[in-house]
Amino acid sequence: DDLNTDAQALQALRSAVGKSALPSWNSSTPTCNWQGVTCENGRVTELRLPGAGLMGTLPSNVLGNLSALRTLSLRYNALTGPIPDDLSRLSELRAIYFQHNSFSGEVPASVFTLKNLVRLDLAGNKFSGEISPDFNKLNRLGTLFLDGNSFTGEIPKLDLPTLSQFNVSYNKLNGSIPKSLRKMPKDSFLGTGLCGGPLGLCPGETALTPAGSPEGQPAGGGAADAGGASSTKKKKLSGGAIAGIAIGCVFGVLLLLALIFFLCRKKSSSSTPAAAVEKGRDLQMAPMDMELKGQNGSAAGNGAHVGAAAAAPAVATTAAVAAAAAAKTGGATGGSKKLIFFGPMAAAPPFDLEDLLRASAEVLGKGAFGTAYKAVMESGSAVAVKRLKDVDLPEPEFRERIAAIGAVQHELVVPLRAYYFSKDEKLLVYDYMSMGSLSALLHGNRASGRTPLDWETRSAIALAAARGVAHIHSTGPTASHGNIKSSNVLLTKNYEARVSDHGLPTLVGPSFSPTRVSGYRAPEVTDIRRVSQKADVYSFGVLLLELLTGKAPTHAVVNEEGLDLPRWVQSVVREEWTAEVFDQELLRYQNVEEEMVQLLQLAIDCSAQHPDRRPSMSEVAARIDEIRRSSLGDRPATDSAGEGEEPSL
Ligand SMILES: Nc1ncnc2c1ncn2[C@@H]1O[C@H](COP(=O)(O)OP(=O)(O)OP(=O)(O)O)[C@@H](O)[C@H]1O
Repeated sequence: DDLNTDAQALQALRSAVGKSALPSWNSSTPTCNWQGVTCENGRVTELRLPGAGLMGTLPSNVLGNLSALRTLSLRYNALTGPIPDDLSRLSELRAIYFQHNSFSGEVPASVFTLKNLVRLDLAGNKFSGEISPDFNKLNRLGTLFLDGNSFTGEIPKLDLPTLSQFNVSYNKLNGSIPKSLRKMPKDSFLGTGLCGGPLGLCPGETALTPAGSPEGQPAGGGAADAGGASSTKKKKLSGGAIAGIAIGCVFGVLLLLALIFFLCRKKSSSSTPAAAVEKGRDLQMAPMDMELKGQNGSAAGNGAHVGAAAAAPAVATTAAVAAAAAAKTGGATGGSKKLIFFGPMAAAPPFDLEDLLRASAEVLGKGAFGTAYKAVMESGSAVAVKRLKDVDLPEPEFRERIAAIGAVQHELVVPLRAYYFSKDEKLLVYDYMSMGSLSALLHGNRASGRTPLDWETRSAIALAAARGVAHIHSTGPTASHGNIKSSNVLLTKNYEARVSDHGLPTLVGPSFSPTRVSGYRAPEVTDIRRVSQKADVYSFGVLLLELLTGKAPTHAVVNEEGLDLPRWVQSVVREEWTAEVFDQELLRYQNVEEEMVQLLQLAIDCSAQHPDRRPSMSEVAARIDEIRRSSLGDRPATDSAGEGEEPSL
C-alpha cells in the first residue's frame, strides 16, 4: 500500500458520493493537499469531510484501502445505506465520526474488529437493530454516541474500562440500564423506555440496594438525581442536619480558640518581646535547616524547628524566620534592621521587624526560590513571609530590583508589602491569602470525594489571573512575571484570584539552579532568570489548560506517550476528541461546553511553541472576557457565583 493506493481510493470515494463536492481532488493537486486530507509519512492518515455535501451510499472496497487511516470524519453529510464491511481493514482507525447522516442498517460486525477505536460517533442516523454486546470488544473506546437512531431492545452489559462519554438517548430502547452504565448522567438515556440508575428505579426495584453497590440510590427520594453527574443543583440538607453541622462548627471553633489561648499564655510567659529580641541575638541558623538555639546552645523553647521538609506545617514558638534574620543584622553588613515597606504602607508601616519577631511562624511550603511561612502577629494579622535562598546579587542591585517588584501595586496582584535585606537573609513579606493556591484547590484531595472548583469559578479565576499578569506586563516592555503557575495564583476568601510571586527570577543570582522541572516553562527559556512576556504567555496557556483539564502539568507524564500538557492537548484536539481533554468534573455543568472549547483554543494559542505566534497578555485577557460575556446569557443563574456567595466546592 502506498500514497497511490490512497489516491485511487479517494478518487473512487469522490465519484461515488462527492462528485460535485470536492473540486480540489484532482490529479494536478498533490493528494496530501486535497481538501480534508492529511498525510503523515507519505500516507493518508486523516480524512475529514464534515458538512462537505457528500451524498449517496459509501461504496464497498474503497475506504478499506486507506490502510493507514486513523481518523475518518464524514459527519453532517447526506450519506445513506449501510457502513461498508471493508472498514474492518482499517486497523489503525482511532476515530469514526459519522454523526448526522442517514446511514441505516445494523452496525456491521466489521466495526467491532477495530481494536484501536477510541471514538465512535454514530448519532443522528437511522441505524437499527439491537445494540450489540460486541461493543465490548472495543476495549479502548472512550466515546460511544448512538443517540438519535432507531436502536431497539435492551442495552447489553457493556464493560468498557475507559468509556467516559456514552449516549443512547432517543432510541427505541427499553429495560434496565446495566450497572456498569448507571454512573452516566441522565442525559445519556433521555427519550427511551429505559429505567434504573439516573432515571430512577425500575418497576420492582427497591430503593435500598446492597451496601457499597456503585449505583446505590440515595435512600428516600431524589432518585432522578441519583447519577448526579448531570445535575447542577446543590443537594439540599435538612434543617436538622444544618443545625447539627452548625453546632459542631461552633463547638470546634471554641475548642480551637481555647487551645490557641492556652498556647499563647504559655508562650508569652517564656517569650516576652524583650526576651525574644534578646534570644534573637544569640540565634544560630544553619543554612537550610532553621534551628533556634537557646543561649546555652540547646534547642530553644519547644524545640522551634522549622525544617526544610515543608510537607507538614510546623509551628515555631517565636517567629523563627524574622528572629533569625534579626540576629544576623548586628553583624558584618551593618545594614538597617528595618523592614522596607512599599505602596501605601510605606508612609505608615503597620508593623515592624519586632512585630514579626513576636509572631508565630508556620511553614506553608517550599518553592524554588525559598521557603514560605505564614506568620501570625500578636495583633492577629497574618502575613506570608518568603525566605529567599540563592540570592547572591550585590545589595544595590537587589534593592533596585525589589523596588521594581514592590512598585507593582494592583488589585489583582498579591502585594509585596515589605522586604528585609541583610547579607545572609532576604525576606519578602506578602499579604497572607487565606484560601491558599489554585494548585491546592484544583488538585488537592480529589480522591476524598471533594468537588473541585466549578466552571464559573475557574473561568473567573482565568480572567482575573490574565488581567493581573497583563497589568504586570503593562508596567514596562520587559516587565514579566517569570513564574506563572497554579501555586502562584492565590485566592481570597471569595475565591477571587490574585497573581503572586512576580519578578522573583530577577532576584536570584547565577548560582540559582531550579530543582524541579517545570511543566510551565516555555520551550525557548533555557535560563529562568531571563524571563520574557511571551514566555509568561506560554506559562499562562499551560495554566489555562490545567484549569480546563484538571491535570497538573508538573506531573510529567500526562498520557502514556509522555507528552507535556500542551502537546498532549493538541494531539487530542487534532483527533477531534476535544471533549476528552476536559476535566470530567466539568462535564456536569450545562451550557458551558462552548465556552470551554473557546478557552481551550485560546490556551492552545498561548502555548504555541514559537513565541511570535503567541498572543499578548492584554489580548489574552480581552479574549477571556469576551468568551465569558458571550456565554453568560446561556447559563442558568444558579451556575454563577453571585456577589459574596461562595461557589460550591
Ligand atoms: N501570600 C501567600 N498566602 C498564602 N499562601 C501562600 C502565599 N505565598 C505562597 N503561598 C503558598 O505557600 C506554598 C509555597 O509557596 P512558594 O511560592 O514558596 O513555592 P511555590 O509557589 O510552590 O514555588 P515557587 O518558589 O516556584 O514559586 C505554596 O503552596 C503557595 O501557594
